[in-house]
Amino acid sequence: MLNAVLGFFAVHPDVSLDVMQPNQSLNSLFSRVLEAADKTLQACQPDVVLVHGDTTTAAACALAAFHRGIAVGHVEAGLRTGDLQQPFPEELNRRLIDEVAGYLFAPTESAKVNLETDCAAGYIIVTGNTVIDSLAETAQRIKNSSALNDALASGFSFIQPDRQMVLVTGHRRENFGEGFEQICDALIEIAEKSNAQIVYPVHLNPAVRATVLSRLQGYDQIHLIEPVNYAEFVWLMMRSDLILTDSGGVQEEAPFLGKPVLVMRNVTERPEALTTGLVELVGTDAQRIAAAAMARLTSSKSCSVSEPMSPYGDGNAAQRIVDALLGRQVAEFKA
Ligand SMILES: CC(=O)N[C@@H]1[C@@H](OP(=O)(O)OP(=O)(O)OC[C@H]2O[C@@H](n3ccc(=O)[nH]c3=O)[C@H](O)[C@@H]2O)O[C@H](CO)[C@@H](O)[C@@H]1O
Repeated sequence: MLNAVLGFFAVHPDVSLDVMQPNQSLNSLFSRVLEAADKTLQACQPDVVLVHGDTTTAAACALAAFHRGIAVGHVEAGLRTGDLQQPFPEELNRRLIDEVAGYLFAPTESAKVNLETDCAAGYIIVTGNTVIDSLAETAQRIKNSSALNDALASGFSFIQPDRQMVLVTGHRRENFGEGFEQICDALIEIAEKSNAQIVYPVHLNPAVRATVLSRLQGYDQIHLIEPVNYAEFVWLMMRSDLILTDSGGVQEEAPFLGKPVLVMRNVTERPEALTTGLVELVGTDAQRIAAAAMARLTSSKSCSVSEPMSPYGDGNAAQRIVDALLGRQVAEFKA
């Protein structure tokens, strides 16, 4: 999935740690990344290691750099739910990284406050989030090129122009099992009560696929597809009338595109999204998800709003990060 993104943005890695293995445990992944990153740091001797987000890979690389006395920069620093189990293991990963990072690139003011509350020792700067840099560039490329738009649309010819479309993604560990069963029941109820087409790129994680494929196959309105590449997903978000997700990034992308999103989690580290009125926390109870979705799909005002809004960035986060690393004066992001 990552390789498609790297190609789209013409990013050419010099080294691949090549650590992915099927059904690996968090501990085996962490130890393999720690070992591989250590060897690479010894060979490359970088001045700074930049890690993004809250994955186990990011935490292991930050620790490997810390053990070697190499400065760490954390992109998307300061996100917190205050609950180590939600999201699991991301809440711990990002706390660990923020403990060792000398540069703390916080996406928002509230993330900066979290870091100050945790007495993080690093240099804190509010940059906005790089997810908005990528999205702004991609959405613009699609809007500016009918050839690209048509090429992307051609992959989804089953989507009928005169019907509402609901886009679904899900992959959080804390939703495995009962959570995904409830999400599937909600999608069945939405399909029965509306004429909307439901498009669901099913995450590759076997724990997700087992539940989703067994419960949702055979419904004409529910289109289960393979995960799509980034440009295709942006096109689907732009076409959608409503987004249902347990994702973090999508919570930031949807408001920027003016799309309502129901977050199928019990907590979120993105409180700013909730204040936009476009993002609603609905947990993983089937009835609650279905009721919130039907309210959005049947509401008189059009689901999407024309004015994009983004508490998460202005598309210049990467430039602020580069300027900060080069010791330049940086005007912080203000939502
Ligand atoms: C706890 C939490 O919130 N952590 C977040 C989590 O990110 P996430 O929850 O957003 O992860 P996903 O939902 O998997 O990815 C979403 C992205 O994938 C694109 N997409 C999706 C489906 C598809 O079929 N094709 C695609 O291209 C989509 O446009 C979007 O940009 O981890 C990141 C790294 O640590 C963190 O930075 C980030 O805080």
